[in-house]
Amino acid sequence: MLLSKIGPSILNADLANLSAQCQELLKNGADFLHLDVMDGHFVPNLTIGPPVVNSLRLALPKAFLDVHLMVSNPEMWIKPMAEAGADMYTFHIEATKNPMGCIEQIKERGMKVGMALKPGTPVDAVEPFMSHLDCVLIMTVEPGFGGQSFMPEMMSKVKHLREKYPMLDIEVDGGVGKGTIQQCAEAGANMIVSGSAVVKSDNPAQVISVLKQAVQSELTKRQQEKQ
Ligand SMILES: O=C(CO)[C@@H](O)[C@H](O)COP(=O)(O)O
Repeated sequence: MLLSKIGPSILNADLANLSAQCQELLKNGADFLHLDVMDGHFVPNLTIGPPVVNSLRLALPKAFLDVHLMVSNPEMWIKPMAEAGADMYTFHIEATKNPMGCIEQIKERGMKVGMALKPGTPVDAVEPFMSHLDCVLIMTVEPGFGGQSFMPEMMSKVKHLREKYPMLDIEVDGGVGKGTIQQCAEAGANMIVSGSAVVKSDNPAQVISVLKQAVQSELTKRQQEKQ
């Protein structure tokens, strides 16, 4: 059964207190942690790498760590991220000449495989790889920064994938919060990344719960329609 999963992005979190903040987010209902890895080349920003992922792994042994590689040459970080303790390795199809090679290496290293699409990349680009993927990440902002505005026109990609792949984990990322979750849920997303809307809120638990319920109720509706 497809599950509704909410993963706060820590990009706009208090990085000086990252471990405590992640612990708090998990206590507040987060299903996974979304760790944005940027190299200053694929996107114009620099963030964290394997040492930080490893520190979080040691501090939070049970947390599901979803690493989103916004880097050129994603093949370069597969081994270091696996050794650091990442659970899912999501790379951008636009960043590599050899997506299938990346997929194979990620699987060999025991991680789940996610493939991410920038807003300008057509959804058909993932088609040749579908039988090998655990998750498709549809970016709903240009990758690089938190706090940007949600792009509703990306929902047609989500709808297309959900119609074709009823059991696929479809993740959306960028500008997702209370005001935009309904569109994501109705389109068929079930893995929700939410950064500023959660970490900048006075009540992260309440925001996580609203996001989760919106997605869960659409998933239940879909299931009932099928019966
Ligand atoms: O990958 C990215 C941005 O590149 C995202 O994970 C954002 O960091 C999510 O933050 P909000 O848009 O929800 O603030």
